[in-house]
Amino acid sequence: MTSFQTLDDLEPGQRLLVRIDVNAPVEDGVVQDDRRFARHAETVQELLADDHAIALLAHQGRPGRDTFVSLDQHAAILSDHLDRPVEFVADTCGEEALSAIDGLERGDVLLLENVRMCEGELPEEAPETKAETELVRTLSTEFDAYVSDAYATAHRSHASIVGFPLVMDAYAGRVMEQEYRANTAIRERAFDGPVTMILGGTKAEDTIPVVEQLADVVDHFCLGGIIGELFLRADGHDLGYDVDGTELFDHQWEAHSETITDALETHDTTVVLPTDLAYKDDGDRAETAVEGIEKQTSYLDIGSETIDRYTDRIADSEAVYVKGAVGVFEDERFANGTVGILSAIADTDCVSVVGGGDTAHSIELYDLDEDDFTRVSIAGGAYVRALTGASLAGIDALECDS
Ligand SMILES: Nc1ncnc2c1ncn2[C@@H]1O[C@H](COP(=O)(O)OP(=O)(O)O)[C@@H](O)[C@H]1O
Ligand SMILES: O=C(OP(=O)(O)O)[C@H](O)COP(=O)(O)O
Repeated sequence: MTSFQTLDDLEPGQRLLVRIDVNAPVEDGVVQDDRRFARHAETVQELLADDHAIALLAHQGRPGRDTFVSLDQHAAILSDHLDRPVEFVADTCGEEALSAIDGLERGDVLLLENVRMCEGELPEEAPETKAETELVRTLSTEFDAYVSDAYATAHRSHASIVGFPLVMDAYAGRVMEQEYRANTAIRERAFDGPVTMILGGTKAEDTIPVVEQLADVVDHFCLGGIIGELFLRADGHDLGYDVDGTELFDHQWEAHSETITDALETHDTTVVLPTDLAYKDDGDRAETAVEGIEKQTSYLDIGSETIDRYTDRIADSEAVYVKGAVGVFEDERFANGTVGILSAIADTDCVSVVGGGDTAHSIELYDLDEDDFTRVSIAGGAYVRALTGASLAGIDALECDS
């Protein structure tokens, strides 16, 4: 386990820069889920009780996506959770932000604008490079200490995650600490019976390495979502392309086709692929077999036969890990796969962990009971990376001698 300073080591009454992760599902510009807000509000409450002045740093979406929006509504949601005002400034490290930071007094909470709108936050680079960005150089001189609470982004070597700890006194917040300990503890568990992992969602870079790195622990990887389609394309099926204006497949295929093809060849008995898929036909859900598939359309869920195959495996498993939804569950017509799988897990008494900001949202959306799962992590990519035993850049950045 990595040693780092926590809030227990922090002197009261300081000016703090606190990185949280309130990246949320957004539909038509509106935040749909407050799970991460609730967790980070607990950290902020604890800091307020210790009389700190707090500026919060966070991101929402990725540039170019329609979930990439300002954080003004995030301030209002946080304010509800904290039951006190959260000021918002539509700037991250420019004059407007600095003026708002200057006015911060003990007991105040200020949320800065989406840090991914700031040059230098992206892309992933070495901590030393990130520490040289204008963002880090400007903000680090305004505060006494940095608190890193954004566990769900701890797998990204971004400026706001790895840059500040190099130049400031740094502490892990309670979410960072709790998620790190809980996910590390899960990794250390061993099981006698079959272990199944459901891999879906949209982010190939977080998901594909898991197949390689957990192949000796997981008996079956059941694939769905965009990840499933990329594997089906590698398996020679005519799908997994950007159609209808999507931008989810081709750039990921370009970046990962070799790794996917290798993983499929090496783990052909471990990787389980969908045999049917669902799509929209005249406004209704329709399904088609994968074998011989020809129709170039957006496939939005796994089909009924695949759901049955996957839920049979779940019923026989001693542990089930989920990362990413197997369909566009936000649309009820394409929720069968995600809800079917989560319900099947909830019906067993196997050890179960569900992760991911969007995937966890489906539990609430479809009235499933969180208590039916061993653990629901607010993190997706960071949690599966932790399962593999690989280090997290944001945790490494906090490391200090114990
Ligand atoms: N076939 C699909 N086409 C488009 N989007 C999909 C598909 N299957 C799943 N998704 C989307 O994947 C999202 C979750 O993916 P991701 O962000 O990678 O996971 P998480 O946030 O849970 O870690 C869901 O919002 C869902 O709509
Ligand atoms: O929601 C997040 O990750 P997740 O989808 O793996 O749960 C984090 O905010 C990281 O976002 P990113 O994957 O755009 O870097």
